[in-house]
Amino acid sequence: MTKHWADFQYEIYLNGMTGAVPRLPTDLTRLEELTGQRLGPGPVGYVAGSAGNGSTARANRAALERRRIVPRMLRDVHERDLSVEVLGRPLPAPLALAPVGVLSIMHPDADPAAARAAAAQGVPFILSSASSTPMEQVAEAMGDGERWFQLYWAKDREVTKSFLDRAKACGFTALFVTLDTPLLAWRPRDLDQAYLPFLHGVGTANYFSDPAFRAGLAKPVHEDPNAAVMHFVGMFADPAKTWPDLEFLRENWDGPIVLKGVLHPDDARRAVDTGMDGVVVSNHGGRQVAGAVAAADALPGVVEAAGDRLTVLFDSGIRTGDDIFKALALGAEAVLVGRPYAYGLGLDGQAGVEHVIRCLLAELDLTLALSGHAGPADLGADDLAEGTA
Ligand SMILES: Cc1cc2nc3c(=O)[nH]c(=O)nc-3n(C[C@H](O)[C@H](O)[C@H](O)COP(=O)(O)O)c2cc1C
Ligand SMILES: O=C(O)C(=O)c1ccccc1
Repeated sequence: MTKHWADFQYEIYLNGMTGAVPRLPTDLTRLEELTGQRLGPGPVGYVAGSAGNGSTARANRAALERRRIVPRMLRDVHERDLSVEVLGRPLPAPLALAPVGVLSIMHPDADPAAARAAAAQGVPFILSSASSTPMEQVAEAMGDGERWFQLYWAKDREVTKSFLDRAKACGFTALFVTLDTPLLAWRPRDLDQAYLPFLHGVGTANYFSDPAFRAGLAKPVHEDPNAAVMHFVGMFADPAKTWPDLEFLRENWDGPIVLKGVLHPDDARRAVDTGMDGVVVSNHGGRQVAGAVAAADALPGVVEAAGDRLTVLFDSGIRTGDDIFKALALGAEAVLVGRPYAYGLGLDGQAGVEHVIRCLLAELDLTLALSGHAGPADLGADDLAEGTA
């Protein structure tokens, strides 16, 4: 019998014969509350929080929940295969870990632990520019695990160039350029606690270890850490960037480039015109534009505009295997998940992240099987109905 992601279900029940139950809930929507009970209000608020009054984050969930799966019967689903090819790389399932900065506020093992979890499960890890550990160390922790690099496109060209060179040298195969964060949004949960992790130096590891970044400082980081932090704050993002600037990235990166944070079909067309390879339909988990369109509502329009010219990925609000099913049926090739794995990390380190990956994919596998699909390939708009919930 072939191995299926769904086998995790029986592994749990069989372990139960000795009295063991899973260390974390298998309904991942419960992780946020648990994390809130175990970690401080600052870190939990930072991860769970979103822009404005939270309406974008709620809309993300509502847009996924409103769409309902229409299962089909008697279609031989005894052998299933969740594997896909994304950006020219074979993946065991249509899932990657989203770039999440400042992970050390969740757990001291931070990015290396999450990256090891991803590698152990065969899922790509997208390392944030704002990781808590330099990219070289994360790459080493991953062995030959698939790794993609997320770029915060800095004001300073030399720093951007240096990041691209370093990422290439340590085996990151694809570049994800985040476009939706030229400024940090109005985030009341953080504002009310006056909590911003990188003012404490968290999430600056790639910068403080970078020769081009250090060249821009009057004094070495250890002599004036506050000045180094302020330099980071002033340069890590650049609201002056426009589409023609992408040429610089195209010239300095050999592999696929994916634009993260695309919601408008015309921006997908521009991505094609500027020689990009893919987009992530995302509103940054509701953390940037308050009142933005739900990511799942924006997905079909971008998929249509992209045609077969772009790889279309999706994130923002994925919490369950059936959410993944719905995103695939709306046309995404794969999804990224952010907060759930950050909570898994906070609650149980590497094992917690592996738990999150295994739950999502076991649930996806079962949702596919029970709905009459032997894999993601044949999903389409026909498999969904508009519901009321
Ligand atoms: C705490 C936190 C930090 C994040 N940091 C980054 C980042 O450094 N770069 C980036 O492109 N996106 C970042 N994101 C956005 C995620 O990549 C992703 O778009 C989002 O979390 C998806 O929504 P979800 O959390 O509902 O899965 C961050 C999200 C969170 C929650
Ligand atoms: O908090 C975020 O959403 C985010 O993208 C970010 C930006 C800068 C540093 C760390 C995370």
